[in-house]
Amino acid sequence: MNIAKVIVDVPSSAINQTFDYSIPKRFQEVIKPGMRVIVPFGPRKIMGFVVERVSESSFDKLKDIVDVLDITPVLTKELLDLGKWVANNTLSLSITALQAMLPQVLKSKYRKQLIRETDEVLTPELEHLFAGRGFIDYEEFEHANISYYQLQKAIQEGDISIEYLVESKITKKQIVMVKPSKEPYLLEEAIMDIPKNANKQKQVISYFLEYPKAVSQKELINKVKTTSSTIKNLVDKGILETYKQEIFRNPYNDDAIKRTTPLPLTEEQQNAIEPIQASINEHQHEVFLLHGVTGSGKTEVYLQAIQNVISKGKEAIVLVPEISLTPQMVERFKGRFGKNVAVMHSALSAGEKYDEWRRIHRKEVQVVVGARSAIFAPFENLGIIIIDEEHETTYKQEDQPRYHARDVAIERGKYHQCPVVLGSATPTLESYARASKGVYQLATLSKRTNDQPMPRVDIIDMRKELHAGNRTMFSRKLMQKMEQCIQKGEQVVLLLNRRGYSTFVMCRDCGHVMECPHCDIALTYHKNSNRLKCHYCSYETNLPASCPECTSDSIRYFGTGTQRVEEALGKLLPEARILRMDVDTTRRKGSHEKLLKQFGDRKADILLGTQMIAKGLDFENVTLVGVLTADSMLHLPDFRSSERTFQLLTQVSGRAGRHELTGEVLVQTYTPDHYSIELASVYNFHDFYKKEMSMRRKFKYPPYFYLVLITVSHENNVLAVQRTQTIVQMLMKSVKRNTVVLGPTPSPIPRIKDRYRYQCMIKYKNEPNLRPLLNKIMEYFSDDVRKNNLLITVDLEPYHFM
Ligand SMILES: Nc1ncnc2c1ncn2[C@@H]1O[C@H](COP(=O)(O)OP(=O)(O)OP(=O)(O)O)[C@@H](O)[C@H]1O
Ligand SMILES: [Zn+2]
Ligand SMILES: [Zn+2]
Repeated sequence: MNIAKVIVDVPSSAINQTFDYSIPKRFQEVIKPGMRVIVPFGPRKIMGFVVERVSESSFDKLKDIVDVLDITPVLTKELLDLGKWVANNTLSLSITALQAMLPQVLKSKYRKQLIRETDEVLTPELEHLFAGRGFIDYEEFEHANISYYQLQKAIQEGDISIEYLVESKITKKQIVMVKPSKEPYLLEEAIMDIPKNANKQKQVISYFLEYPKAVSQKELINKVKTTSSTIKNLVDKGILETYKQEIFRNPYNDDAIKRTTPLPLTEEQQNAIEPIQASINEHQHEVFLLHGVTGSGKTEVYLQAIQNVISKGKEAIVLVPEISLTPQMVERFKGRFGKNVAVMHSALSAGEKYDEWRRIHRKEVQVVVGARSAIFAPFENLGIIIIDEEHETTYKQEDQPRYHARDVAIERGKYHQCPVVLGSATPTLESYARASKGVYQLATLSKRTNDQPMPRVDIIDMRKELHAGNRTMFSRKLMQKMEQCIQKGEQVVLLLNRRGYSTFVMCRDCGHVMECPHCDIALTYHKNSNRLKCHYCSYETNLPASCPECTSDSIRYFGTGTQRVEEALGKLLPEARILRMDVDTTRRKGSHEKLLKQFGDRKADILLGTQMIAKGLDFENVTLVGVLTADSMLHLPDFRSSERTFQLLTQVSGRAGRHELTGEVLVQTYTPDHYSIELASVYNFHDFYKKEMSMRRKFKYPPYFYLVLITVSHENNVLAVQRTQTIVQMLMKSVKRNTVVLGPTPSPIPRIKDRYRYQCMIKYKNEPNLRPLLNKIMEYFSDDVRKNNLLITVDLEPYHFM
């Protein structure tokens, strides 16, 4: 078994296979599948993953593995197989799929350190290597002629750990520890030798006589009310010694979180959880769709199912959409399971993410709560996977590998024979259709736990407002209700449905719109900097004083950005305190949380924001929710736009009246008769489902048909169309009769960064050979891609159509 099959880090489709390398003697006892190694590849040395050890190769003259990067595998056997599955399913490279499973820190350049974790005596070689130090550079080990096997054993026994230091800003957080360097009786002697007036020094030594253990310098200074110079003095005298110790960055203050206990379940919750518990107990894979209205207690169901999993010694993954991963959300899990929870959130620094990943990798926690990529958490004994808000499109990754976390969850659920629970107040049509057919098990929570009715929703026809002479973006009714609400000391949430919306600049005389010179899209006006920016290529320019087309100076900005709404609101309700939450005010780390906390502490009357406020907020004092432009999404070139509108309106309505106070929702729209707006206003998911399904069937969209979106782009317009045309022809020749191939059509944004973009859409019911066919097509154009800068992306089950 001295040959390793390695997937190498070469980003080319021709190389989507393993290569054989021989394992030199010094690594023979060390190398295991799931470790990263350095191998020679052509003239270079590159990284690769060992996927298997074998004893024979069909090649002779194998090259040697040069180095090992991991002393313990970073990927389990299951994850290695899963990587292959992901690569196949998303038509991406195996190496890309494997790397997607690891935290960023393990992908970039790093230095390694060996950390001594024990005071017990190590082997003589290792003692010699550490020479009394708490940690050493890995390089020292490499030069020291000690066997890898010896080190690996010490690591397995927990005596030594290995850490990656990233050469960029990410470093481990270390604190200075202080401990006595003499036996207690020598300390007593030392006290005698201290000069009389050096009282502080004496107190420090007495402290160690009482508590002879190492303590952080900070704590010591606090406890003894001393200074670092006193400590330094004692160190210089050889009485104390200091060393650095890594601490895990835990961004959440676990101890401050109030512990909670399981609530007695309502009858509906009880009925929902029973089959899930049975699936856990019987070790049977099953997919559950938990359809529960907002505030119906889905989270309590998750918590109690996880409790069961933990008590069986198994592990749980909970996926939550990025923007719902608020401190409130985290607290609910930490409140129940304390330190047993790791959190994987993109707002954490790379170092923090890595720490959390390691806590999972070392089996220090049994629960992970995280955004999409947490689905790859390296647990080996999964008992449940939960996907909250399963309808969220962020579960689909938008670049390679273009996986959907739901599919990965089900694949892992099959492997571990454990349940997968998909929860939502507004399930996707795909999931609901599967539940209707019995592929998934449906559980329904139809009532809020507090038996409060869902807040009443009023639709306001904005066309009538205009006719009545109201030119503001706030209807008369909304104004009146906001005033009343604020007078009563209650709070308002205002949603500006901004997707597909922007503040563009137009000349009022000739109608010229300022566009990006590289992308066919209007530039967005940023008030703070008074500049125009392209959101696709980051092109920036100053706001012109006059129209570049007709030189008129009545050039102004249109659209309703949150800033403009805030301004207008400030004029109409000067006494109201407004908090704005959008990409601009939440860019900085932690600002999202800070704004929410301010609102929770009632430091503002109105929370104004984009989509990001629709999720998971739970404030007892919110009694009015206003939606400014309910229909702005409806006209996007996306077959899911009605579904998204329905989901958003339902979610945002769910923010009102969740507690004692009753809530009310006002929805402003120019299309009050649209079924997604009408049905959302009466919380009628079922009729919406039926109506939308009939549309999908008629237009041949999911869940009736599967979709593939192929986007081709090139600097040369003609070449881009021609290549797309060829793809369409190649497809037409091979697909079944009931499969639809559309294109070439210009993409909704026909040019980005000076590249012309065309697309081809495939709608199919059953094409078992489609993946190989698509691979063949990619292969066919590989020369064009490599030499001619052609770009082809294939998105299976796409969620974005721009
Ligand atoms: N069995 C129960 N008895 C009493 N209160 C409960 C029970 N289950 C949940 N709750 C409470 O009901 C409220 C709503 O529950 P939760 O937030 O879990 O609902 P949800 O379905 O997840 O809502 P959303 O979809 O809006 O996030 C919470 O305050 C929760 O503590
Ligand atoms: Zn003009
Ligand atoms: Zn641009």
